[in-house]
This record gives sequence, structure tokens and C-alpha cells, in this order.
Amino acid sequence: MKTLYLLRHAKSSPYSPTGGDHDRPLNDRGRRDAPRMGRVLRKVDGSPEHVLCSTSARTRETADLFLERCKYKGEVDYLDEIYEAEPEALHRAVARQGDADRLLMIGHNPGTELFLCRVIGGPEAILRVPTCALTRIDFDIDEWADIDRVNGMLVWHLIPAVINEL
Ligand SMILES: O=C(O)[C@H](O)COP(=O)(O)O
Repeated sequence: MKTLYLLRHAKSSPYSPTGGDHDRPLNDRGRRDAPRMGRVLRKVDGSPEHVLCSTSARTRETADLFLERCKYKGEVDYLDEIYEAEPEALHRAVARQGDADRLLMIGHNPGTELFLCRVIGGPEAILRVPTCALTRIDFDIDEWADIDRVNGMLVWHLIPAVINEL
């Protein structure tokens, strides 16, 4: 079995030090939510085995805060192809992964939401993915390349608005 965790970056600031979208950092809410969600993953399931992350500043900052609290000690693959990606590109990035059974991918909307809805076999917009939402999907497969073969099973879907009330 393979487990995929999808994390949309935490809330970002509209202001970029360079003027470019790629360089926009998180805002205060995002910096508060990302470590809280990392702690939740550590408590619920433990740390992932491997991490894929978009190269943007907001996803990198989310990864730093989330993974520190999650106590993840491995490598992070920062991939340009995840930045503002279509769901097909996210699918390709996951499908070529190797041995890790528990993979975390940190990306953007609308791609993350569309990809999630597709892999669980639902219509588009069956689930809303706000910033810093974290979702676990299990696949009854031995290789990530077989991700097309079965629908993923939605195990849980956590959003900061709920987590922050606990
Ligand atoms: O996930 C997203 O919607 C894009 O990365 C844009 O980010 P933003 O909604 O924080 O501006």
C-alpha cells in the first residue's frame, strides 16, 4: 500500500520582495498554521518517508515550518514542475517516485484540489482545499507508477480552521 499526503501551502502574503509571484512569503496566519499542521501529522501518523515540494517561497516556507514540527529528517525534492502545476503534472511527479511508501507533496491550488478530487475518483470540487489543508489518501498499489490502476481512498482531510479550534 502507498500513502500520499497532499498539503497546500499555508496562507501567503500578497507582497513579494521581487514583485514576482514565485517569491511571495507566508503571512502571519500561514506561519502559525504550517507548524500546527506539521505537529498534527507527527501525532496522527508520524513523519513521511519522502517529500516533494514546489520551488516557490511560500511552499518552501511552509515545508520548513511544517517539517520541523513534524520532525522530518530526510531530503526534500524541490521541483519546479509542482509550482502552480496542473493536476496532470502532479500526477506525473508522484507516479515516478520510488520506494517511499509514505509520500508528502506540498503544492498549490487549483492543481492540488483538482488532483485530489481525481485520485479519489470523485467529480471536481467534491472537496475544498483551503490553504494549509492536509489530506491523506491511501492506494492499494505496490508501485507509485500504478497510481492510475485504483482510486485512492480518502482517509482524512484536515483544515486549519478546524485544527485551530481543538
Ligand atoms: O495555492 C494557491 O492558490 C496559489 O499558490 C496562490 O496562492 P495564494 O492563494 O496564497 O495567493
